[in-house]
Formats: sequence, C-alpha cells, structure tokens
Amino acid sequence: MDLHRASRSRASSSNDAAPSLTSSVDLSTSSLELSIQTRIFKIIVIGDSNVGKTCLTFRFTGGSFPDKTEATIGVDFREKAVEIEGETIKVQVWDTAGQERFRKSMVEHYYRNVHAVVFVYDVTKMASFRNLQTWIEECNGHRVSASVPRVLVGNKCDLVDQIQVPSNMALKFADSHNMLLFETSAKDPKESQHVDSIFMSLACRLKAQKSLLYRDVEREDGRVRLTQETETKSNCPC
Ligand SMILES: Nc1nc2c(ncn2[C@@H]2O[C@H](COP(=O)(O)OP(=O)(O)OP(=O)(O)O)[C@@H](O)[C@H]2O)c(=O)[nH]1
Ligand SMILES: [Mg+2]
Repeated sequence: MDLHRASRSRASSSNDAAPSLTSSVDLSTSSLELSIQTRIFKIIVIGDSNVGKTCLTFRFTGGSFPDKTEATIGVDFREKAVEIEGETIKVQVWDTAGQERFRKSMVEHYYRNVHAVVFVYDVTKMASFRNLQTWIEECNGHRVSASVPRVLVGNKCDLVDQIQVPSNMALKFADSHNMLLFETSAKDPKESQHVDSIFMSLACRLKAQKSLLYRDVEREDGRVRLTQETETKSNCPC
C-alpha cells in the first residue's frame, strides 16, 4: 500500500512541549535527569466508532491484530519505546472512544498537552470519512495549536471489494488540511510496518520540533533551569 505524502512543511518551534519541555522550567536535578533520559510524546487517535482505532494502536504497540475488541470506554493508553537517532522516546498512544456516550467526560483530557493527532476513518464507510470534518472541528475547538502535527489514516484497506472512499478523494482532503495520508490495514500483517510508520513519522517530526539543547542547562541556587531550543532540526531519517 502506498504512503501518500500530502503537502506539508510546518516545522514549528513554538509549542506545548513534552511534559518536561516548557520553555523555562525549574526542576530538581533528579527529575531533570529523568526527563533527559526519556521524553514522552502524547499522540491521540480520534475518529468514529468501529473504524479500527483500537486495532491500529494495538498493532503498533503490541505488533498484532486483536482477536476481539469491544468499544473503547473513555480511553485506553498504550505505550511503546522507540529509538530515533540514538535517543529512546516513549510514544504514549491514547486510544480514544468513538462513541459519544463513552467519551464525553474525557474529551478535555484527550486534547490537553497533546503532541500529535491521528484522525482515522474506515475506507469501507463513507460516513466515517465525511465525519472527519466534525472530528477536526472538535480538535480545533480544544485549542490544539496549528503546529501540532496531524495525520489522516484510512483503515481496513484489506477489504478491497468494499472500499467506498477513493484514494484521490482522501488525498485531496488530507492535502487541504495539511496532513499526510496513510491508507492501511490494522488486520493485514503485511501492513504492519506501514502502521508503524504512521506513529514513527510523527515521533520523528516531534523529535525534530522539540529538540532540547542540554548544554543550556544552568544551575541556580541548587535549582536547575532548562532552556528550550528555538531552532528546528530537520535531519530525521523518516
Ligand atoms: N477487516 C478489517 N477489520 C478491522 C480492521 N481494523 C479493525 N477492524 C475491525 O473493526 C472492528 C472495530 O475495531 P476497533 O479497533 O474496536 O474500532 P474502534 O475505532 O476502536 O471503535 P471504538 O472503540 O468504539 O471507538 C473490529 O471488529 C475489528 O476487528 C482492519 O484493518 N481490517
Ligand atoms: Mg476502540
């Protein structure tokens, strides 16, 4: 399955950084050491119920397709440590509920300090594609910065005889929203690497955006001050 690259070039430096990366934060030495060791990127997965959000996140973090899923209630967290350019980063995936009744009390939490957003639709359900506009509006309504990377995922491509959403339509939509488009399948084991690349491409972009110059650490009266780098790096291999 092809990975379509919609136009996008939004390297940004202003950002709600990873939990430990606000531009000027006092930390104890031990928590600083911890934050230097492992950064955590929070990625939320959003879309209609039944599009396969749980299966995609399961595929990425567990490497397999679940035999059986139930509608997600609230949120399920899944984590995976990945290595990018020698740095170990924890990708924390928030598998959200698509059903309104199972998500309404959680919505604020989904979007708080989010680093990247994955919008999912089902390629065999045109309604799930049409509803993307509503999901995007919800996201924008929660003050998610324009610099937070977003990608679009059309899932269930293994159901080749049932596809309702043409690739060119999805690509046009992705382009108009400055997103990359991935058409894939959580179920098809041959697509496993492609599913990984959804999250890895985001992690690479986040790493490039949120570089910290550790040499800028200053010590003042036993406290430690972190200074965030303002330049973006663009030497990520992804
Ligand atoms: N054929 C096929 N079925 C899939 C794929 N991904 C998920 N499914 C099936 O679609 C159904 C819904 O999958 P979930 O991952 O639970 O959907 P969800 O988006 O998490 O749904 P909510 O938790 O209610 O928001 C399940 O029966 C899955 O087995 C896929 O890539 N191909
Ligand atoms: Mg689910």
